[in-house]
Amino acid sequence: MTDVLEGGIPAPHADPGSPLIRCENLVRIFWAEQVEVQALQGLDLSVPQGELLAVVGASGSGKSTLLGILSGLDVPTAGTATVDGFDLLAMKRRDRVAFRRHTVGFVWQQTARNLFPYLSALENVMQPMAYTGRKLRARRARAAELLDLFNIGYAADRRPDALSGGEQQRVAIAVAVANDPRVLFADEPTGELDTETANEVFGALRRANAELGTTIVVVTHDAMVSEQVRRTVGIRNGRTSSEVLRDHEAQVSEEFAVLDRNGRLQLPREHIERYGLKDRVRLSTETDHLGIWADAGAQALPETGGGGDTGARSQHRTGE
Ligand SMILES: Nc1ncnc2c1ncn2[C@@H]1O[C@H](COP(=O)(O)OP(=O)(O)OP(=O)(O)O)[C@@H](O)[C@H]1O
Repeated sequence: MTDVLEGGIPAPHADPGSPLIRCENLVRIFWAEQVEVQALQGLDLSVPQGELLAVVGASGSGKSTLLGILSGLDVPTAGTATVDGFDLLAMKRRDRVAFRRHTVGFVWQQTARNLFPYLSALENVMQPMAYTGRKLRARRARAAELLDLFNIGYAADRRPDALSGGEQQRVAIAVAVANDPRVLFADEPTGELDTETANEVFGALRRANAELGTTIVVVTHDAMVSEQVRRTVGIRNGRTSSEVLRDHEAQVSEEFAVLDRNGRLQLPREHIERYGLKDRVRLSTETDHLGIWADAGAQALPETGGGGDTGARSQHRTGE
């Protein structure tokens, strides 16, 4: 962890116990050929320190835009975004450079983008440490340790073209954590890999999270990722819309919808279709939960097969 930025400026840190990443009502508007594109439309997200989180969404939902902002490459149009105490809207250029160098690490989908082709795996991992003042011997030892941690020590002397896609991504994770970033962002890190190899890469991400304490945010379009992590946040139309919490030991998962500050709730599309919800829904308040019913007068509703009910229904528990 770095406590002083380049130029001797003290680095901010998230208060212990408060989220490492916090986005509130985040908006990013692009202009393309005089057309306004709202890539993020009031996104809320909170990531505690030490979490391994997946952000899942269809193409165009705003995942890359979010990652660009959180990694300090892009600046949001409005809202709040902080990472480890850095205010990403107000950050000065010099802080931005230091933030990108010390606070965040990256793994990209394209394996070739993560590694220098002319360096061995070991040299690739040593490279980011070149400007940290660490002695050569210490850099070499840490690089070897990290390669071992991700079960890729056997390939330390190989160049990327002599490594499989999965091996390259495991080396890339070692490169990304070499300088002990507070958070590691991975953009579709397994997009080019088959399932078995992808599982190995997720194994390495879980290891970085558990053994090094690195907070990790994986962005992907693959909803199956929820099997690999404890919490998956769904993003739709530039807003967080749902969450899945999975207990891997008990092999159970719970699904949540996200309620924004204004009380807006995005229901998963499959529930909307299944219960024939449209335009207006009827709410029924119960002592411990709220029922959401299709507005029976609005349209002909599909049969639900549920004990004589003519209206389709869903029930959203409150206070959970
Ligand atoms: N620089 C830009 N200029 C104009 N529009 C943009 C720009 N970047 C993103 N967009 C638009 O913003 C929306 C969100 O894009 P974004 O790339 O964040 O989605 P994504 O979920 O990452 O998609 P994918 O999985 O295909 O990469 C899209 O409609 C996209 O066309």
